[in-house]
Amino acid sequence: MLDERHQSDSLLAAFPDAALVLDTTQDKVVALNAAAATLFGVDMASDRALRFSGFLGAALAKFVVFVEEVDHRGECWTRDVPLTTLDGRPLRCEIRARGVPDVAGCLLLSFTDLDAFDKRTQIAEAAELHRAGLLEWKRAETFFAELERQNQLILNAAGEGIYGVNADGKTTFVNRAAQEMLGWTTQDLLGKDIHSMIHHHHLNGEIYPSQQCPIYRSFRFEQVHRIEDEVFWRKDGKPIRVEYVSTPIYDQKVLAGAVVIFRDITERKEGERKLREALDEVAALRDRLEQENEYLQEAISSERAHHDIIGSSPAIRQVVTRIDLVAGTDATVLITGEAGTGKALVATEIHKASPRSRRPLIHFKCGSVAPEDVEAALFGHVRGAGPNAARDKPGKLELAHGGSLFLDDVEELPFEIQGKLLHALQKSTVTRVGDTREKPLDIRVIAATTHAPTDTRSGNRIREDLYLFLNVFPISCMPLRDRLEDIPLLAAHLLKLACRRHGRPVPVLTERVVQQMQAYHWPGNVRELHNVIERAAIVSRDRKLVLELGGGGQVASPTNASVRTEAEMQEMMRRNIIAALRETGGRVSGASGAAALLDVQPTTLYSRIKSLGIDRSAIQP
Ligand SMILES: Nc1ncnc2c1ncn2[C@@H]1O[C@H](COP(=O)(O)OP(=O)(O)OP(=O)(O)O)[C@@H](O)[C@H]1O
Repeated sequence: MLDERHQSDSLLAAFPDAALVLDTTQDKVVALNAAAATLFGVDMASDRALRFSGFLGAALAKFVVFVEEVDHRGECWTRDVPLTTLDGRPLRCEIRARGVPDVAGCLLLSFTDLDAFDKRTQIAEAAELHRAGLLEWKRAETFFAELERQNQLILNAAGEGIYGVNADGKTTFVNRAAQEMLGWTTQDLLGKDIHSMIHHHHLNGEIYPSQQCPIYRSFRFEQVHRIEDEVFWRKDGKPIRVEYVSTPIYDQKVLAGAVVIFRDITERKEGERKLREALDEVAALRDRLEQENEYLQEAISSERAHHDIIGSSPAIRQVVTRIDLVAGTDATVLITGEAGTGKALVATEIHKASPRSRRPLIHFKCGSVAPEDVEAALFGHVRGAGPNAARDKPGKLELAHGGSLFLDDVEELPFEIQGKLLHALQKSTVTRVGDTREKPLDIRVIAATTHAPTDTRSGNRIREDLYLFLNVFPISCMPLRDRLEDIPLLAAHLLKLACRRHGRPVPVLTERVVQQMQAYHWPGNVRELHNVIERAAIVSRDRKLVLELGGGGQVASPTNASVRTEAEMQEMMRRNIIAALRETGGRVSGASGAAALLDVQPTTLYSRIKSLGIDRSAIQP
């Protein structure tokens, strides 16, 4: 029995809840475990005879009802019986009770401290909540990490360079394209002032203060900027041309920085530059062609192409010899002579016989352009260089590149232009008005002046240094009055051309007409002769040449030049008779014969033919 008692005490002690055995008949606590002692504030060592009613206070009646219910049901529980500790502190408990088998009036009571239980429940619930919150947080973290990864993938897959800056201008992220374009890595740039690393200078070398930078204005003043052409500087110091958009970014409506999306347009700009250059080149070529065409038209209309140098005088022979000597070289030639003596013709012949003949001879009459326009005419201009400079235009120097430049009446050039011209010719470069770029020049210069060299220098018409530069190889064209023996040949040649042009039969130059021409002093030289013949070709009828010389046909007062030797007169007559015979196909007499043309008797003509030794072979053309 003792053993049994000991066993039940041990079971009671091991019971986790507060529990006790109550003898209801004597209101006596037979046994209680440590948890019950703690709950009720009982000292197990000293409090030996414990009455259960000591824990009930005013609730004894409720407890009696409860005991009766236990009796009736065998076991029961209640939360309606308020308890107190030994020292009177109220306890809120759930009481469970069951009768002890075979011991009448004995109950086993267990107590659950409801306040402690509620506390545990709260802790359990809090723990539960905490666990659930952690899980939620983990899920959110994973979600955002995935989002971030996706965003990074998108940012890195973008072809445009993208970087972000915070409100202090410090880099917050850089995508892959930006790293590749700039050569800087994310590590290089993150947290650094990106303006000072990639945007510090303009392309022209000027410093670019960050306060002037549109990106700065984006994250400072909330402005969106779209810039079409600026430079970013690579890590290796090379610039890349970029277009970009900088947009402010906000964090909860607060300006947090800016995002910059940029594109490398270096290649595009280079392409545009090349295209512009090509178009300029095309425009220059077009201008050049237009001018060359103008030149050719002029050349054709002046019939210079059909002219050779006519004349057999020693002066003309010397001119021809000197042309032959100089044509094959690149030497500068200075042609002197009065107006109309054939200076332009000589220049043309030099060019035609030179290795440059495949390129044009550009003829510039220095006095034909207003002094203020001479510079642009010679050197060309760029668009906007003057009120009339609507587009780029090459000057005569450029047009003559590869060919020859004929500076006619060079003494008419304004003095300061002479200096500039000399500079360009010596340096073999040309710079258009309004431009700074020099272009190489490969030209041969032929100049002409109506002033004798000594006059020009003393009269200061040509700068001495330019004169020295030009006068490498002088050629002098003699006035027509000083080489009268050339008149019959020149007159016959010009008459043939004029008649062909006007569709007229060629009249015969009679000896009298030739003498008349040779007696004239020809102030306008060959040009005047050309005009006189032109008029004659128009007014002459019936093959008789009607000559209208300047000054009302006056024969010039005799000068030394108009006196002919007998031999010269004979030669002149001989040529005239041959010309007449050629015109009439060898017929001497009759209305269409040479005698009629020459206005002499046929018998006279026959005797002259004989005395001058003119035979059939002489009249073959
Ligand atoms: N020896 C010549 N043979 C043939 N034609 C000539 C000769 N000399 C001059 N002419 C002709 O005379 C005209 C005037 O010649 P050119 O224009 O060469 O003279 P210029 O000395 O250059 O005159 P300017 O100084 O007034 O410009 C042209 O039609 C030219 O072909």
